[in-house]
Amino acid sequence: MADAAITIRDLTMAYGSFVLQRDLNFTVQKGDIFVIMGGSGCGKSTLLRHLIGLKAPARGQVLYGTQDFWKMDASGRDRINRKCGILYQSGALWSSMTLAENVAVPLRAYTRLDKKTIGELASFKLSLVGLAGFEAFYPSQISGGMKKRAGLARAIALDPELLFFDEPSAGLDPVSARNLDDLILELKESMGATVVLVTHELASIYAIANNSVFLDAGSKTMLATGDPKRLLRESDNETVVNFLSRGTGNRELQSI
Ligand SMILES: Nc1ncnc2c1ncn2[C@@H]1O[C@H](COP(=O)(O)OP(=O)(O)OP(=O)(O)O)[C@@H](O)[C@H]1O
Repeated sequence: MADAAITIRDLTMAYGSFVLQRDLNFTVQKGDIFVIMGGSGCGKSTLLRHLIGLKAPARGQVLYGTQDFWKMDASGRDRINRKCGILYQSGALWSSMTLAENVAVPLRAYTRLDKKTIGELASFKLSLVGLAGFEAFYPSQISGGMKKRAGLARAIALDPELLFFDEPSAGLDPVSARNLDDLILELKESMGATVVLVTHELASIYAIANNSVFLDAGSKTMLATGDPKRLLRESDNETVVNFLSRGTGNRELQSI
């Protein structure tokens, strides 16, 4: 498909002989905010690891555009990796580095920009996430929500086409979580990026996602893909509706 950012084809995910999920087929379209949903332990984080090239499929393909990631040579994979910005659950900042130094890490690794330009770019990225003036702070000196935002500044350091988040709002209070959702939307709009995130926060899912896949631990396969709001209204799968309606079975978005 012309506008496909990532296509998953007949994917089986396994750790050794332990199969987590099989027969996964879905497409993340360019410009999507795509959410990976499902109950605890169904394999959401593992699927994310497949999408960012950290884990190879037991079977099946991960295509970027039309190219099979695992059939590319090292330089092809590196090219793809460079297009990806990743924000891990904890923000995963280096505690011994200031925020500016943290954001500079990918710039130093992947560009030949001089020190001054890297410093300016790091400040600019921090300002985009509302952390102007916090360049010289260490992670231990800022709040959880600010750490997430600093992690986000680092994830967007190289202007990625694809942004990946693992439980971005985990551990945040509802207001900070809402602010982070708004920031993700804002950055997506201004950068024109495609966003893939793992989350079980229904409020986030309905606020920002336009596409999704639902993984089921019991049957070890996906039960649905598409716009979560549409799935709530139209899915004929009880497990999916149950999850999306917080267990009430009510298909009205307002009541959730
Ligand atoms: N490196 C690993 N080696 C072996 N098994 C693993 C590994 N990582 C995860 N698992 C197992 O795979 C299953 C799915 O884990 P994963 O973290 O992908 O699920 P999840 O849906 O993201 O879970 P949660 O919602 O609880 O974060 C779990 O049973 C977990 O124990």
